Amino acid sequence: MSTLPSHHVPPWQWDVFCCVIDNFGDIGVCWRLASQLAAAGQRVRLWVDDASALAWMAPGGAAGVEVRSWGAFPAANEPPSDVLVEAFGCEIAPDFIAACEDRVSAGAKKPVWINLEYLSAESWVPRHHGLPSPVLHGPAAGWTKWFYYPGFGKDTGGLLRERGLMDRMQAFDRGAWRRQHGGDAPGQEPRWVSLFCYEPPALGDWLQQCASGATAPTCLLVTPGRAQRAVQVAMQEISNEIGLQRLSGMPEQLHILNMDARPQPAYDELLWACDLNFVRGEDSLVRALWAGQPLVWHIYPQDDGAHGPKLDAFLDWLQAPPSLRHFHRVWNGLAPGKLPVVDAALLQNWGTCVRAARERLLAQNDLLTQLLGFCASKR
Ligand SMILES: Cc1cn([C@H]2C[C@H](O)[C@@H](COP(=O)(O)OP(=O)(O)O[C@H]3O[C@@H](C)[C@H](O)[C@@H](O)[C@H]3O)O2)c(=O)[nH]c1=O
Repeated sequence: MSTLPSHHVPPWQWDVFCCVIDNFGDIGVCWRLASQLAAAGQRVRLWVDDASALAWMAPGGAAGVEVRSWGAFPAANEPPSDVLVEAFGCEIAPDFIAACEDRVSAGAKKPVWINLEYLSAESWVPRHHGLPSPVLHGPAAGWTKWFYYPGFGKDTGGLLRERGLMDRMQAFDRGAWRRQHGGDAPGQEPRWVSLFCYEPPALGDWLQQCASGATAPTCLLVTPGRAQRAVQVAMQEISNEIGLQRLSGMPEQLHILNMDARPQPAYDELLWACDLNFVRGEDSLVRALWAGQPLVWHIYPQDDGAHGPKLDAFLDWLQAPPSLRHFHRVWNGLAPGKLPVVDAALLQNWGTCVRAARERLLAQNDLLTQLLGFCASKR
């Protein structure tokens, strides 16, 4: 697979299409891709049907990225598309394609058409990555779409990792961040845990474990929306049972802090600040891998059960120790029983595993570098 460094690629006009199905992963990944392309000198129009999450995820926008409403078109005096990115199975409106075809008939070069897929560590991904899909009908009949699969291994499309990420992380002052978030009260140093999840079946078990005194005290930083609601429900169920004390000072055995929605870079800082990160979906999983702290993934549950093998494939790639595998299976409701107690030794073990996986990833090209090379080879 050709992988040209980005400085060899001329500034193309990218049109990235994002349809928000639910949650924040679709727009989260598309925004990341768009802003990284722009930072690499590319011009990007991001066509999205619901841009509301960008208000907190990327309040300042990004130079070189124009957010446009789904269903509109570039004006005739605007540059034609050099690359079309259809993210996560959304379908570009036939009218938009017809407008592209008009520009091509008038002499513009045919755009490279990328079908950007969901992330998976499953073994079929390298076989499907980069395959062509001929367009049979509509205004662009005879054109080709290319499947682009992000992934963890060398023969996949890679993972988004912006330039300077590791330097930014190295310069991060974890102590200052914790002090800012109320972490300078006297008492035993708590373990800091971030929680971003759907409704994990074992959440109540986890909260009880934190409150039980079996481990160091826990400062649980809960992200807004589904995670906060799930914690509220679980706490309701168990608070009478164990007489949990919730004090405003730091720390009792379990101190729960509800966080506001943060811009993507500030969410990274939350991950860097914590000793354990619960993440979900797709994009936050990748960010937690870069953070290099112990992580637990709540995979997006699918009705047909496809998430089970997908989770196993990820744990295989991660070379997860048995305790981390077991924790994941119970957390995701894929195995019965209790969560293993996450003491300091276990955290250390999990952290070593995540950092080794990160090293393997850092030795590979990031998604943007690979995508630029891929598109260059198709133009
Ligand atoms: C909690 C938080 C998240 N974020 C960002 C990080 C990510 O870009 C985004 C969350 O996306 P994810 O981690 O992927 O989790 P998600 O559950 O929100 O999105 C999911 O949606 C489903 C429809 C998809 O099928 C899944 O694959 C997945 O993408 O929100 C912030 O910027 N600030 C925050 O405070």
